[in-house]
Amino acid sequence: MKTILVAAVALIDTDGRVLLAQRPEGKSMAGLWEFPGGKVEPGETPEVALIRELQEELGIDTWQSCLAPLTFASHCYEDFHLLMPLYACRKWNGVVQPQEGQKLKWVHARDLRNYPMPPADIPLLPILQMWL
Ligand SMILES: Nc1nc2c([nH]c(=O)n2[C@@H]2O[C@H](COP(=O)(O)OP(=O)(O)OP(=O)(O)O)[C@@H](O)[C@H]2O)c(=O)[nH]1
Repeated sequence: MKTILVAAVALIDTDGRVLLAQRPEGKSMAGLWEFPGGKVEPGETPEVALIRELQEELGIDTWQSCLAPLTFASHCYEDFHLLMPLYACRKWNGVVQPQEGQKLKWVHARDLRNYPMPPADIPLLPILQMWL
C-alpha cells in the first residue's frame, strides 16, 4: 500500500488553545476537524510543505525554527497508509483567517475530544493534551 506523507501542525495561541479546521464538503472525511497541513509535495521537506500550507490555508507566515516536532500519526486508511508528523507552533506573522472558506475553531486542550476528527488523529490527542 502507498504511504502518503502529510505534514500537520498544532498552532497554539497565547491562551493555550489549538486551531482545528473543518474539512469542507466534497472532500474525503468532510465535516471532520483536523490539524492544518497537507500533503508533502515532491522536493519539499515536511517543514517547507507546512509553511506553504499555512500561507495557502490560513494566510499566515511562519518559519522552520518555529516548528517543533511533537509526535506523529501512522494510520492505515482503506486506500493508503498515512504517515503524518505533527509539529507544534506558537509563533507566526499575520492573523489566522480561512483562505478556502473552511471553518476554523480555537479549542482548549480539554475540549478537543468534542470535535470529531479523522481516525489517524485520535491517538495524538492525549499526547497533545499532556504537552499543552
Ligand atoms: N491536514 C491534515 N490532514 C489529515 C489529518 N488527519 C488525517 O487523517 N489527514 C489526512 O491526510 C490527507 C491530507 O491531505 P490534503 O488535505 O493535502 O489532501 P486533500 O484533503 O486536499 O485531498 P484528498 O481529499 O484527496 O485526500 C487527507 O487524506 C486527510 O484526510 C490532519 O489532522 N490534518
